[in-house]
Amino acid sequence: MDDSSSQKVKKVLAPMVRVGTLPMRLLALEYGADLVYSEEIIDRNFLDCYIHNNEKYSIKEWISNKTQLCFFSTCNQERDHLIVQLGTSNGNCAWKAAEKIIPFCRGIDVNMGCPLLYSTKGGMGSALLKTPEIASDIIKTLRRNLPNEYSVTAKIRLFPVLQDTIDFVHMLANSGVDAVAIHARQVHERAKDKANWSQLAQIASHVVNVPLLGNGDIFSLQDMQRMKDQTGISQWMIARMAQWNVSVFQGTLDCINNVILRYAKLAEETNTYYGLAKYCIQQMIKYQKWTRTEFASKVSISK
Ligand SMILES: Cc1cc2nc3c(=O)[nH]c(=O)nc-3n(C[C@H](O)[C@H](O)[C@H](O)COP(=O)(O)O)c2cc1C
Repeated sequence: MDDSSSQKVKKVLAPMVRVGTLPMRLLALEYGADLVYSEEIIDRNFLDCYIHNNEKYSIKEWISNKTQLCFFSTCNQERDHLIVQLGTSNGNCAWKAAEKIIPFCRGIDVNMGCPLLYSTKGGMGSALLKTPEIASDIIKTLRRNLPNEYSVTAKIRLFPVLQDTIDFVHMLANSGVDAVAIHARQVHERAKDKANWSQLAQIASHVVNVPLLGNGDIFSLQDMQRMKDQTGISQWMIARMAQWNVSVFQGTLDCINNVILRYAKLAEETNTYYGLAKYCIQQMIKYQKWTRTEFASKVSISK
């Protein structure tokens, strides 16, 4: 994501475990997303795997040596738009993992925001916000080793004190990061808590040397414009709304039945595990029920 290409990147599919697999990413691109992040993948998975060229589906599959299960897949259509998000707590492991994936993506992102124990207990995710020297080493190691055409990015959350977030972003910029996605919530906050766009605005006014992606409570094209007006940030990362109706990227929402049908077709065409596809479709159906009942009020509460 160098300066010239980052200008073109506007709408981004956020990383989402279980949801952001190949069919969802392809559908997000069809509906107008500029970049798609993979679900977080823990670096050690890439260290003990082989790549299977699945000719029947025209996809590549990363298969664990231990379990013989596929933990990641991709295809040519998304090559120039795909950012693979790593869960990592070590620069060398991150680089070894990145080596297994870089021919097939556009960049590597480091998850520095996940609050869940499975991530933080290994020093990954939001634990990196407390270990800036390790976070810096991961970014420096990736930037030093990756060819320039691949971006190195990070996704973080807000610190309790604004200045600490600003300092952390500056530290990442000095370590060579190409862009930082900021989920505008603190580590202890959950989706029901309102995203703090006023902090995003203050961060954006202090950080001028690295592109920022704004994330949190974007549910529509109007929200993207509102975030731009309120914060100055014009690169937007969307998670839950994409999970519910990924046509959010085109502006006007497509009928959810069309979205579900197309998703199911893409899942079939990409050899996606049935249980995973079923889970994603259930999330879309849930949204459809909400739109009929209380979704509108839920969203307005969170704003
Ligand atoms: C189902 C789900 C899975 C998620 N998985 C990840 C993940 O793998 N990596 C990550 O950095 N954030 C993850 N997140 C957080 C989102 O990327 C995003 O930061 C958060 O949901 C706020 O954006 P939103 O208000 O648009 O939902 C996940 C969120 C959801 C809803």
